Amino acid sequence: MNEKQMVGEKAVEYIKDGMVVGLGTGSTAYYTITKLGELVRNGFNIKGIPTSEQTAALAVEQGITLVDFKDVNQIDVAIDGADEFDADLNLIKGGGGALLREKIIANAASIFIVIADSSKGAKKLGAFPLPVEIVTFGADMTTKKIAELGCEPKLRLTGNQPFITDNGNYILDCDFKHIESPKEMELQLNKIPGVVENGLFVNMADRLITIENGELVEKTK
Ligand SMILES: O=C[C@H](O)[C@H](O)[C@H](O)COP(=O)(O)O
Repeated sequence: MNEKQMVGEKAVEYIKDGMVVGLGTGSTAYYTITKLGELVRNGFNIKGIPTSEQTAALAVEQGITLVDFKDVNQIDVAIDGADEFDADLNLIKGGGGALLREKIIANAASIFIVIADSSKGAKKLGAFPLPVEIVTFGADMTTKKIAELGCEPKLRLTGNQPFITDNGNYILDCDFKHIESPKEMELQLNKIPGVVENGLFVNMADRLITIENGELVEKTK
């Protein structure tokens, strides 16, 4: 079993019958969602809130009932991958472009569990270019303002065309090399008009499931 599958399936042990589950996006969350599908086929009643259209399609394929925020009072647990994590369980997310919905759902969940293979650990965040979601209007100016914070922003492309998020926005991948203060950077970025949200998830993860020396390990705040 590969590391992504190990951590993705381990997280499902935190799901109980009747729960509302925030469903993450990406190649690690894939294993969580397919395992949840197995539970559903075994009679579990699980309701899912997806963090992307891609995840919504996978969840439906797996027989998981999807619900909207208006249908539920709370999200019991959200499970999602990460592009980088540090020792304080701060994260960079958004490699798949789903960071906005992911942040809304992680923030709404009573428990947010992060699943990440061993390659995602970092002493300092920032080697992975930070995804920042921006509105298309004024994108060149927003890009300049973000660059003034000390990074090289690159418009994410799909082929020759800008990548468009599920929310109709652009993503800038911002190479900071390392981010001294994730909290400060998160706030600075979100103060720039045109920025919708950025992929720094600071002080949000309750539990990290990862791999060290080939073994599953779990860390909490
Ligand atoms: O937008 C995508 C998400 O933040 C993913 O959770 C993140 O990119 C990790 O993806 P993967 O599990 O495929 O490495």
